[in-house]
Amino acid sequence: MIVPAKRITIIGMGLIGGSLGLALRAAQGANIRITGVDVSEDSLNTARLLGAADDITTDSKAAVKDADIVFLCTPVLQAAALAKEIAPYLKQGAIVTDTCSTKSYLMQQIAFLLPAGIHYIPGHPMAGREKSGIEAADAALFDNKWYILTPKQTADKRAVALVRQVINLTGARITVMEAGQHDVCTALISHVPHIGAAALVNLLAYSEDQDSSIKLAGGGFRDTTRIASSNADMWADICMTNAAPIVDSLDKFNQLITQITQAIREGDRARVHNFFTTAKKRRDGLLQLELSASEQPLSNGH
Ligand SMILES: NC(=O)c1ccc[n+]([C@@H]2O[C@H](COP(=O)([O-])OP(=O)(O)OC[C@H]3O[C@@H](n4cnc5c(N)ncnc54)[C@H](O)[C@@H]3O)[C@@H](O)[C@H]2O)c1
Ligand SMILES: O=C(O)C(=O)C[C@]1(C(=O)O)C=C[C@@H](O)C=C1
Repeated sequence: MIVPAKRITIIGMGLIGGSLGLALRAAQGANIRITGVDVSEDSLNTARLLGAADDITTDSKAAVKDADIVFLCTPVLQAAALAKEIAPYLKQGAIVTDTCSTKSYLMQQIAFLLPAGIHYIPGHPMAGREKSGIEAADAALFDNKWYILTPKQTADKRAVALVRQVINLTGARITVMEAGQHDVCTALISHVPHIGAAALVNLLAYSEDQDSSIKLAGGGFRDTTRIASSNADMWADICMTNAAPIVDSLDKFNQLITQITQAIREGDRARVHNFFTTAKKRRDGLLQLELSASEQPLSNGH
């Protein structure tokens, strides 16, 4: 399908912006023109070389003038600042969207920035990896992954439909939810796990025999800490812009850690056993759920 959005500007040609450019290029060929913007000229040159962008520039204001859709693909705090910077240069009817991992903060920031006749449709792909930058970009990154949209109820229906059409091209599965609900859910299933993984790695610093511990680290350590290699800029912004839901989940997590610590200290095998049995049942159930969901036909036509 050829989408009516001919000119797309992607600001932030890193892992997510680069993957988006590659996925749109793979789906639309020369039917769309992609302008890539970044502060790094090296990233821009690589993006053009890979085919993720046709035109490249470090000037975000000039890059958005003719755009039908602008994707903000930088860390959250940068995206808020960029929205303010580009607002006066957008053409009437243009759509601004983003891929940032937290939604309520950005929606509050952007709500009063954009002139009338310009539409903001917030988004967040639940797809990524622990590597950042254009070098890690992959055209298939979004394939069959959830892509969450959190438009306001009053958002322009035509704009939402157009963003859906473009996202569809990446092979992602689209779901729409309210921003607050998004932030609570992602704190639990993404933000706190990343903090947990980083804490596990930082725990090594407390080891009196770090070298042997690291040498012995096997599958368990690797599986639970892969995401600790993620980009600190991105994660600091996520924590600053979704503080309340993250702190709430961390408080509950701390309670669980306190409970299991006590049970082990007291030698209460039954309680320790119950801790692991409950987790195993839940995790096995999750895998089963994922499997049956992946067998369902997708609602967005893929
Ligand atoms: N990495 C993931 O797994 C993942 C998944 C889903 C969503 N996200 C979100 O997508 C966004 C991008 O993440 P990423 O993983 O692609 O990060 P990244 O570090 O790979 O890429 C970000 C790019 O933005 C550029 N940039 C930063 N500030 C800029 C500015 N002011 N103007 C122009 N360019 C600027 C950087 O140079 C970099 O190339 C973040 O908001 C993140 O929360 C990330
Ligand atoms: O797979 C990974 O490496 C990720 O961390 C991806 C992940 C996640 O937590 O699932 C990270 C942050 C994003 O906002 C969305 C996806």
